[in-house]
Amino acid sequence: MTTLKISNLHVSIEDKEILKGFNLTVNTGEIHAIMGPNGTGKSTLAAAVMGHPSYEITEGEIWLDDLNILDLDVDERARAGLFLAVQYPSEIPGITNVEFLRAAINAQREEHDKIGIRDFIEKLDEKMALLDMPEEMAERYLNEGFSGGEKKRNEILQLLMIEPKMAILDEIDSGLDIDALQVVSNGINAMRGEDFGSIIITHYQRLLNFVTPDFVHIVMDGHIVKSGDASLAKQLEKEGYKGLIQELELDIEINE
Ligand SMILES: Nc1ncnc2c1ncn2[C@@H]1O[C@H](COP(=O)(O)OP(=O)(O)OP(=O)(O)O)[C@@H](O)[C@H]1O
Repeated sequence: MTTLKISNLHVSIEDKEILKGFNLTVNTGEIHAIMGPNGTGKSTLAAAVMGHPSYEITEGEIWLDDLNILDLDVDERARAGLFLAVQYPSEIPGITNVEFLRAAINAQREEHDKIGIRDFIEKLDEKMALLDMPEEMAERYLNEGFSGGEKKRNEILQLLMIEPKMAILDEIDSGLDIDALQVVSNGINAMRGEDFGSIIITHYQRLLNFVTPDFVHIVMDGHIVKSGDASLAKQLEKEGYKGLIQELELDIEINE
């Protein structure tokens, strides 16, 4: 089992504190959903765990088993088994999807263990079929000209090809049509198992209808204010954040 442990994390952007003592432990085998109003620090959490240089960690720790993640560069974090599907994937003209994926897989492997072209193509064909992606997308430049939904599908293709231990999926469901939501959910569910853990950041219960989380956490004002099981997301859908603020007697103002 692998464990990602985030303790008392404080993160600032341009001297403004966004995360204010965030605690979360995720084991492989578990899916954690993170929900919360706009601007409460969910993407900041994702960026800080992956090592985005604009996010300053002012206090706290992040450990992946006995590895101090905060000591590692972004590429080292990826090689340690962390993966981030970002909210707005970048377009990288000049590098094809195939080239990127093979390089990403091999970057995680020792010299004697590099993936051969035949195994790679077989795996790629299988995963693209699972995601209902047309073959020509493999040869297109990374995300260039991809629609919003195609970019999200492509993030899940990377997930399935790279097979990280821990993945943070930031709003992977935003902008997806109903069929694509099902396909992306199938992709996430295909990763589920003892060797995979995930933090899924989402605004909507609808993704969680397809990918049932083991835990749901609500973030407000830079930290988790309530945790529960999948029923918490359903309660939230019914009562909204204002209901939760009243229930918890929080002194927080949000725009809904
Ligand atoms: N580069 C930046 N400069 C200044 N403020 C920033 C920067 N990046 C993020 N912020 C601010 O940090 C706060 C938290 O942003 P974050 O993206 O983490 O929120 P979120 O919970 O993911 O929101 P959403 O649900 O809208 O995606 C916001 O108020 C945002 O404006």
